Amino acid sequence: MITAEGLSKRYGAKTAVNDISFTVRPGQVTGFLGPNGAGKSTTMRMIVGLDRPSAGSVTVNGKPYAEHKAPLREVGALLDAKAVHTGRTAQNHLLAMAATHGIGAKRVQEVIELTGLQSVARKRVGGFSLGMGQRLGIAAALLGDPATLILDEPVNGLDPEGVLWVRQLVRSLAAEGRTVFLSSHLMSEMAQTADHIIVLGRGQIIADAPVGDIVAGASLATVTVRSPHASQLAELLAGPDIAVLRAEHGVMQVTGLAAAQIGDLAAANGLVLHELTPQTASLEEAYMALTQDVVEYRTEASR
Ligand SMILES: Nc1ncnc2c1ncn2[C@@H]1O[C@H](COP(=O)(O)OP(=O)(O)OP(=O)(O)O)[C@@H](O)[C@H]1O
Repeated sequence: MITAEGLSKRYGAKTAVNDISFTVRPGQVTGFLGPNGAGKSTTMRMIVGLDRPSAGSVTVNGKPYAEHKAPLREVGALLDAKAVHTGRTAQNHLLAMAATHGIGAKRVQEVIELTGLQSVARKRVGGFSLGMGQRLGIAAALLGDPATLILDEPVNGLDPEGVLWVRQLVRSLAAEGRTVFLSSHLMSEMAQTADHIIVLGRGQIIADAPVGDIVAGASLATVTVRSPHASQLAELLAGPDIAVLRAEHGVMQVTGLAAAQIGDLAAANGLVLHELTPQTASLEEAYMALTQDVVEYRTEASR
C-alpha cells in the first residue's frame, strides 16, 4: 500500500507535483497516466526516497521508504532502466544488489529466469538493447520478492511479445496480493493491464478511479441512430440539452438522451429504427478528454 498525503515537489520556481493525495492499494494494478512533464517520475522518485518532498509525505506500508530496514524486500522499483553500471554483466549487477540485502545467488538465478535473461546474463549491460535493459530493471525490482512494485514506463522499448509479458507479469503479481504501481504512455496497454487509474496533469490529480469509471465518465454519451424516418425522429427528439447531429442520409448522432429513451420515443410514435448504438469512449479518448487542458508540451499540429 502506498499512501501520499499533500505531497508536493518544487524545483525552484517550478512546481512539479502540487499537493497530491492518493492511495495505491494491494491486489490490483494501478496505472499512473499523464502527459509528458505531468510529474509522474517525480512522484515515483519521492515514493522511493530519491527526491525529498517540498511538502507533504508519502509512505509505503505505513512508513517512509528510507525507514524500512530492508527496502528492497519491501519495495521493488524500476525508475530509470539506464541507471546501471554498464561495465558489469547483468548477473553481476544483480548479485551486487542482492549482496546489499543478504539475498542469495539462488534468488538472482530465479529472477534471471523469470525475466527471460538467461541467454544474456553473462553479457555486459553496456551492450544491452533498451528492451533487455527493461527486463534487467524488472529483474532488479523483483529481487527482494517485495510486496510493492513501482515501475516507471516498464514497456518502453519492448517488442509486442515483451509488452504482453509485462502485462501478464504485473497481473499475476497483483493477483498474488501485491501492490503494483505502473506508469505508461500507452493508454491502450493500460486499458488491458490496469484495474485502477490515477491521471496526473500539471502536477495535480485529475482522475483517480477504476478504469471502467474513467471511460464511462469521459464518454461522449452519444447514440448513433439510423432510421428511414430520421427527419421526423429528429423533431421528436429535439429539446433543451439535446443535440441531434445529422450525418449521412438517415443517420443521426444524438447527445443528451440514452439509447433506451430514444428507442421508447420511436416506438411510441411508430417510427422504425434500423440502428440504435450507444457510443462509448475508448480509454485513449477518455484520457485525451481528461488531459486536454493540462498538456504541458503540445505539438503545433495538435493545438
Ligand atoms: N531535477 C529537476 N529540476 C528541475 N525541474 C525538474 C526536475 N525534475 C523534473 N523537473 C520538472 O518537473 C516537471 C515534472 O517532471 P516529471 O519528470 O516528473 O514528469 P513525468 O510526468 O514523469 O514526465 P515524462 O512522461 O515526460 O517522463 C517537469 O516540468 C520537469 O521539467
